[in-house]
Amino acid sequence: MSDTKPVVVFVLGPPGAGKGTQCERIVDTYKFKHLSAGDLLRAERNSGSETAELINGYIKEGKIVPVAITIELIHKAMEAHDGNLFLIDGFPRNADNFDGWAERMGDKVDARFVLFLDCDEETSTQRCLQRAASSGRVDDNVESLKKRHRTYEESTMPVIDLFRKEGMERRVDASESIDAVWEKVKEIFAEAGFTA
Ligand SMILES: Nc1ncnc2c1ncn2[C@@H]1O[C@H](COP(=O)(O)OP(=O)(O)O)[C@@H](O)[C@H]1O
Ligand SMILES: Nc1ccn([C@@H]2O[C@H](COP(=O)(O)OP(=O)(O)O)[C@@H](O)[C@H]2O)c(=O)n1
Repeated sequence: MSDTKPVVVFVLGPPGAGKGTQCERIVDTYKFKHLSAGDLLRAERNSGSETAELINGYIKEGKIVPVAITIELIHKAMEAHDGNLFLIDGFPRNADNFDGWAERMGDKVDARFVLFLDCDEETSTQRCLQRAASSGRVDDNVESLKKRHRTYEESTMPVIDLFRKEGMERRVDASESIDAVWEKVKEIFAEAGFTA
């Protein structure tokens, strides 16, 4: 992490909305460091650490891992990076994530906005099931997806509402093609003053 306050953009949306897909393009174009909370948690689970089994249980059930674990992983990854621009994907996903971040990181970073990639449950489910063929993820199946959607509606949507009230939400209709979504995402980053 550099000496100046790290700049953070959060990326939220239902499972399979295309967060990872758009983040790849944002990284290539605007030189952000992409930190996916889900990827960090899966890597920690695969490391066989003492929290591995606990994390796996939460992921299979589509539940949100306690914030202390997730923030520790995000913070470590931020510390290990030289640059100043961070794209934090899939976080904060519930009130526990939101409050934990505010308490531990809130005054240490310059959080600019939340990119909200929004699509309906049907689109989200189809994309995750299509991804299942190559992702090898334990949660890209119909049963886990139903639970993930309930978690999204009950826990993540209220967090997005909070950001909206703070004027930080930037919504994009993510049901369009990857290229069409990308055009809108670029407009949002340009408006926020980021240059390619
Ligand atoms: N706009 C889109 N239209 C069609 N398929 C998409 C779109 N965006 C992403 N995908 C595909 O849907 C799946 C889920 O995308 P991903 O970026 O992994 O979503 P998330 O990170 O939100 O879970 C992937 O197989 C990806 O290639
Ligand atoms: N902030 C977060 C993000 C993900 N997760 C866990 O990781 C799973 C996968 O999240 P992800 O962001 O990789 O995937 P999508 O649900 O967006 O496709 C979630 O269903 C949660 O179980 C979490 O506990 N806390």
